[in-house]
This record gives sequence, C-alpha cells and structure tokens, in this order.
Amino acid sequence: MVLAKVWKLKSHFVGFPKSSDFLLEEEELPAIKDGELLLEAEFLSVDPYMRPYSVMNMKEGDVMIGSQVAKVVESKVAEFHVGSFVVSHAGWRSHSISTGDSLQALPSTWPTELPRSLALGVLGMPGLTAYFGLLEICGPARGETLLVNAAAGAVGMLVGQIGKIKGCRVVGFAGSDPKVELLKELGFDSALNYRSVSSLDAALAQAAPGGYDCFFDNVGGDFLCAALPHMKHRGRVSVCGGISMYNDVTSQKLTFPQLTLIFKELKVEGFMVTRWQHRRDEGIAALAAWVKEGKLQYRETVTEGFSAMPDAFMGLLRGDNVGKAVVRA
Ligand SMILES: NC(=O)C1=CN([C@@H]2O[C@H](COP(=O)(O)OP(=O)(O)OC[C@H]3O[C@@H](n4cnc5c(N)ncnc54)[C@H](OP(=O)(O)O)[C@@H]3O)[C@@H](O)[C@H]2O)C=CC1
Ligand SMILES: CCCCCCCCC/C=C/C=O
Repeated sequence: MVLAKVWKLKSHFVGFPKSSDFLLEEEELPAIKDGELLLEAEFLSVDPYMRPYSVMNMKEGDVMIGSQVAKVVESKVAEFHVGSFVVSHAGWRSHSISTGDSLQALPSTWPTELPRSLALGVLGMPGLTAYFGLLEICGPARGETLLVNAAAGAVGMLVGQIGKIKGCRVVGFAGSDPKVELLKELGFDSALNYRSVSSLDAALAQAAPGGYDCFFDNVGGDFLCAALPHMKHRGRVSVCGGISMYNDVTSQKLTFPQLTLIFKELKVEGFMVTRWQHRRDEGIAALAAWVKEGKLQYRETVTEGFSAMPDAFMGLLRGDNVGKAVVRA
C-alpha cells in the first residue's frame, strides 16, 4: 500500500495566491492492476498557466493540475519498465497510478550530464512553446529585431536565444538587475529591467530606435500596449501569455490599439503550445541539438521538497525564478 501526498485547491485564488488556498492531503493508493503502473514523482513543474487554469477549469477540492517527471516503481504495462522515467500529467501528486496513456517516456539514452528535470523545461513544454511560438508565428528572419518580455523565465530565456540562433538582434525585458545581467551573458543584445526604467515607452524606443519586427509577448497588459506602437510596419506579435493579468481581481482597462494594428498592418496571434503536439519530436530534437552544441543554454530554479509546491508556485508568479521553476520531490 502506498500513501500518496496530494496538493489540492482548497479555495479559489482571489488575487495573488496564498498558502491557505492550498491543502495537502494523503491518499491511500490501491495495489496496481493489470494494465496499470505506479509512478513516483522526481521533479514537478510549476507553471504560470496553472493560475488562469484554476479559474477556468477547476473547482475547490480538485488536485492542482501539472506535469512531472516520474519514476516507474511498479509496472503491469509491457511498454513501461520499472526504473524507467516518464513525463506524466498527474498533477501535484507524489505518487500516482497510470494506465500509460498520455505518458511520454524519457529515452533510455537520456544523457547523464543533463538533469531529467529538463523534460519539464528546455526539452519539454516550455522549450516547445519558445520554439514553435517564435518560429511559426513570428517567423524571425536574419537581421530582424526581436523583443521578448519575462525574458529570464523558462520560455523567454529560450525565445531570446533562439532569436540569436536565427540571426536576430534581441531585446529582452526582465524584472531585476541580476536577471538583466544574465540575459546579456546569454547573448541578448540589449536587456532592461522593466521595474526600474523610468518610462517603458522610452526604454523600448531607446533599445530599438528602428522598431521591432517580432515581439514574443509573455506579459500582456500595459507592456503589450506600450510595445505595439514600437512595432515596425507588418511586424508580427506572438501572444504567448499574459502573466501581468493572471492575478487581477478586476479586469485591466486598456487603450484599444486598433489604429496601431491597422496602420502598421500588424499580425497579432495567440497560440497554445498544444497546437504543435504532432511536431513534438521535431521540436525536441532541434532543441536538444542546440543544447548539445552549446548554442542554447538553460537555467533552472529548483525548490526542494514536495511540501514546498505552493511556495514554488507563488515564487514563480512573484518572479523569484530564473529559468524554469521546478520542484524536486
Ligand atoms: N501559450 C502557451 O502555450 C504557453 C504560454 N505560456 C506563458 O508564457 C509566459 C511565461 O511562462 P514561463 O516561461 O513558464 O514562466 P516564467 O519562468 O517566465 O515565470 C514567470 C515570470 O513572469 C514574470 N512576471 C511575473 N509577473 C509579472 C508582471 N506583472 N509583469 C511582467 N512580468 C511578470 C516574472 O519574471 P520577472 O522577474 O521578469 O518579472 C516571472 O519569473 C507565461 O505568461 C505563461 O502563461 C507558457 C507556456 C505555454
Ligand atoms: C497538466 C498537463 C498540461 C500540459 C499542457 C500545458 C499547456 C500550457 C498552455 C499554456 C498556456 C498559458 O500559459
């Protein structure tokens, strides 16, 4: 008999999440049956989408949604061997029972020098988000200027580096001076702290006096409104996220950008990374090759202990993380 620890949504978040919104429970798991396997979480992901998802798709008492890298500890499914690792979407659970459906096996050839947590980061959902969201929607060309915000986070850090690989001039905005320094180390041509610039408008203009061809937006709200007038004619905007709005209690009042969109003939397109699920292998192969060649660097912020899941999640929303935020169970 296995006692699983499970984090549940105790109360719907109102504004910024609080520790008291989460509930840690224990659940007895039954013995596995034929066609089932028992998983033990090794690394769990915390991601911004969990905040809007909780509003749209969860009720109080539900297990928090999420992905994890897990070890197969018992198996009655031929394709999954005990001791192998998978990415599972079991939510915030220390142990879970699965039929194997929708599990992604980590290759047995996973390089020992790469932590398995990368399957939740550069070699997982955030990597694919950066890869397809930038290349398919912005279509950056050599010599073009690319703008990205939340640039020191899991997705943004990769977007900027992929922009450099594609020959762009890259401008990144992040929320602290150490993050800005890191972006410069990673090869960003210009990096700015959006919290300390006296005017976002002036900073955007100064960083790219000729304007931006591509904008990968992770933040939305005021940043999006400030950036659109700095786009070049026929610029492309990839609307990936709106983290500045996820904790809003009342909707932000924004100035409609119709005239900018029309006269600049901008393409502004939202996306879900799941759009390219059928091209997952292609994306992971490209990202892995760049990591191996040293062209794509990754960073992780690892929080220790399953009991710290809510802290890691709240830290992510506050901007405590550099690169991908994960929890080691
Ligand atoms: N469309 C899709 O399919 C997907 C969308 N996303 C979206 O991509 C974005 C980035 O996700 P991810 O890389 O995983 O997360 P990050 O690792 O970038 O973490 C979130 C970061 O957002 C920044 N942030 C928080 N609040 C604000 C704010 N008010 N204004 C500006 N920045 C803020 C913080 O960095 P800082 O210190 O710089 O403020 C924080 O570190 C999110 O919006 C997410 O929802 C992610 C995956 C898939
Ligand atoms: C628990 C499984 C979820 C994996 C899919 C995640 C899709 C993320 C899309 C993000 C949107 C905005 O942040």
